[in-house]
Amino acid sequence: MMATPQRRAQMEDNAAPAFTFGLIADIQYADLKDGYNFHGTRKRYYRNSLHLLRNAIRHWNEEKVKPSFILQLGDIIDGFNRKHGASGKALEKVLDEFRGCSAQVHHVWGNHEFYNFTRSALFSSELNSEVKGEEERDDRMDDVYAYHFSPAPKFRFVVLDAYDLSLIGREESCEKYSQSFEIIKEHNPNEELNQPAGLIPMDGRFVKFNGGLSQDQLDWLDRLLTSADEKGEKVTVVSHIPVHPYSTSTTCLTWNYDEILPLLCAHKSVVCFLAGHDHDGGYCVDSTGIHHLTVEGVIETPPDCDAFGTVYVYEDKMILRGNGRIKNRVLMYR
Ligand SMILES: Nc1ccn([C@@H]2O[C@H](COP(=O)(O)OP(=O)(O)OC[C@H](O)CO)[C@@H](O)[C@H]2O)c(=O)n1
Repeated sequence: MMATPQRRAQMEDNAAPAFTFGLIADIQYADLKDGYNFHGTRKRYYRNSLHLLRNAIRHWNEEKVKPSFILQLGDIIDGFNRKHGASGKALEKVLDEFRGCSAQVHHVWGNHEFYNFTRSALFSSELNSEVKGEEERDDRMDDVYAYHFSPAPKFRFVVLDAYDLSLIGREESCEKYSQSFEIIKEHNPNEELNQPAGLIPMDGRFVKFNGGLSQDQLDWLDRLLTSADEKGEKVTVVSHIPVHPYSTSTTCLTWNYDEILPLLCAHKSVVCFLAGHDHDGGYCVDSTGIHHLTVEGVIETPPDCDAFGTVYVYEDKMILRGNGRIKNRVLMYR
C-alpha cells in the first residue's frame, strides 16, 4: 500500500525527538536446536535468538540519537532451559549481551520467566529493573512487579505484572493462586489447562500460559493514571500480555482485559499499550485512540531476518522504525 503524502511527511519528521527507546520481545533463548510451537506451525530458532538480540544491540549502540532505554517485553529465555538445568546459564548469556548495550534495559516478566524461576528469585535478580516510584509504597503491591518511570518531563512509562493473577509463578498455598484457579476453571473445563480446545473464541484466553491483574494492581494503575492525567503526561503502558482483542489472537489475551481496557480508555494520559507474547505481533487503535502494539517475537524470526524496533518520541506522536519483520508506524496521540 502506498503511503499518503501526509503519512510520508509524518514518518520523515526530521526534528529532534524528545527521546527514543528500543523494543524487543520474546527472545526465548535456549542453547537448543531449532524446534516448533505447540501446533507445529511456527519454527522456533532457540540458538539464533541470541544473534538477533546482538543485531539489535549493535544497531542501538550505533544510533545517532542513543536510545534512552530498551523495553525487553518478556520471555527473555525459553522454558525448555529449566528441563535441561540451564536456566541460570542461559539467562546469564542473554544478560551479558544486554550488558553490552549503552542504554538502560527495562525487563518485563512473561510466562517463560516463571517456567524458569520463582517469583522471589526474579525479584532478587537482574530481571528486576523496578524504578521506585515517587508515590508512597503500597504494601498490597509488595508481591507485584509493577512500576513506572518518567524518561523525560511530560512522559511516563508504566510496566505491568500480567501474571499477578496466574497459576504460574504463584505458590499453590497463596490466595492469588486460589483466585486464579477459580477464574480459569470457570471458563476452561479442559483437564490440561494450557489447552483452549473447545472453548468459545473469546474464552480462549483462559489458559495457564496467560494471567491477569489483581484488583490491587488495577487500583494502583488507576491512581497512577489519575495523577498522570492531572500532570498532562503522555503515558505508555507496557505488559507481556496484550489487552486488546484486535491486537492479538484471543489465546494470547490478558484474562481480565475487559477490566483493563475501560480503565485505560478512561484516562486521557494513556496514548499507547505495548506488549509481546503473541509472536505473530499485532496492532490496532482502540475506539478512544490508544495505540495497541504487539511486538513480533524474536524466537519465531528466521535467522536472515530481524525483530526489533526503535521508537522516536515527539510531542504529538511516536514514530516506530521497525527492523526486519517489524513494520514502520506513526502513532499519533489521541
Ligand atoms: N494450544 C496450546 C498452546 C500451548 N500449550 C503449552 O503451553 C505452554 C506454553 O506454550 P508456549 O507456546 O511455549 O508459550 P509461548 O509464550 O512461547 O507462546 C505463546 C503463543 O503461543 C505465541 O504466539 C507450553 O508448555 C505448551 O506446550 C498447550 O498445551 N496448548
